[in-house]
Amino acid sequence: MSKPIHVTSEIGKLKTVMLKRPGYEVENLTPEYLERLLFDDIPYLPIIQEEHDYFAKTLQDEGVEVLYLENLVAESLTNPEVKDEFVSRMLQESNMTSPRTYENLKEYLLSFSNLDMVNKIMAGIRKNELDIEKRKHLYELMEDHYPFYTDPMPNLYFTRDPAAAIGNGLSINNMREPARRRESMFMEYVIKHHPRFAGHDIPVWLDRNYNNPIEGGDELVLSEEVVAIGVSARTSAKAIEKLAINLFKKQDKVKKVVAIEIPSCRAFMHLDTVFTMVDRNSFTIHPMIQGPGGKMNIYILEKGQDEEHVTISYRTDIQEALKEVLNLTELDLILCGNGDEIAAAREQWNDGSNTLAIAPGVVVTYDRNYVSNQCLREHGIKVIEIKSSELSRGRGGPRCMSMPLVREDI
Ligand SMILES: NC(=O)NCCC[C@H](N)C(=O)O
Repeated sequence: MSKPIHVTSEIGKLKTVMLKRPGYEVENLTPEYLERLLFDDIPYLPIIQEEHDYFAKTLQDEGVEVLYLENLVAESLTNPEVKDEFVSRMLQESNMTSPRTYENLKEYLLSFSNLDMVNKIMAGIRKNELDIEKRKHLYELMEDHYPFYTDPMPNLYFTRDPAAAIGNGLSINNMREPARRRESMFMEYVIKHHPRFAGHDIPVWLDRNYNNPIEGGDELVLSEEVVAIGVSARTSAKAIEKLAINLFKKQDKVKKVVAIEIPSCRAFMHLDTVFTMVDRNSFTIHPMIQGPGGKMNIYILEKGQDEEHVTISYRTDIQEALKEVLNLTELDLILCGNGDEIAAAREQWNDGSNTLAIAPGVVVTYDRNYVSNQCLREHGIKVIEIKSSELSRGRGGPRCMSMPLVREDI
């Protein structure tokens, strides 16, 4: 029986991917809460959906099976006890601590069909959705003061971040930003209760209870033996070391974890916003992540003397470090914006380095990053462009918007 999760590289032919179609969570973004909800502008729902559908169709036309998170979650909740537990946990993690409010919201959510309930949880619950006679607390009556019981989750269409596939298992992530923390709970239910995944005993290399943050945008599976992880605004060095220890212990394939430090800022929030693999020996890179003389802080973690420790060695040249861990003699670093200072900054802001490889040397990118796209083509990469006016407003590109579940080995 083939494994429901199998990812041994960033570039192997993509067979199955998980997306989330932007929904009403996007309609619950208001200017006041944009920053906290990690958006820079408000996308126009019909167009962001149209662009997302185009992305999904582009992948399907390339032979990729597209699964949707919202459907997978709904299909995981057919057992009433599981559904009840899921709703309870979601409300608890949404800080619904007043017993009266908690019971009212639970009853409200359970009155929907599974899919409508999941969409409602993702969209957030507005205070005015509950009958006025059920609202007994002062804060419940003050809709203008804060309109929501439970916050919307507008970042869900970035399926890359809450969990990451490594080999046949996952890291299910403790996400750094409060606005995103609940997102990784969905994947827990999917692998435990969805018929496609349950019964396969999918290993979880690091779970969301681990108390230091890590996000999937920082986790890049370079080969069966090598995982690169960004030390970033979102991912901590402690989580990287713990994940490395668990991989070396529980999974005999991964031999090296390469921790790559990037500047901690909004534009470069994850490693994949500045660095992605596009072919066996080609990567995109945003020149601004390299310090004077091209130097960076790179640490190679390998199995230590005992199971609970790793050995760590230091490198500063990313090109040389990648050649070393991947056993390559040549390695091409393709510069975002073709290295032009203005084009690189502009296009990185709209995810010019954030490519989704669907096969070795074949990537999906945003159409708006035309300088970077042309540069990729000049380096022999096949570039398939997708529309990007509204999708890009959430500060993520094609890699961020996709969670590969199955890739062919390379
Ligand atoms: N891997 C990624 O870089 N994902 C993009 C996440 C964007 C989202 N607005 C966030 O700030 O988390």
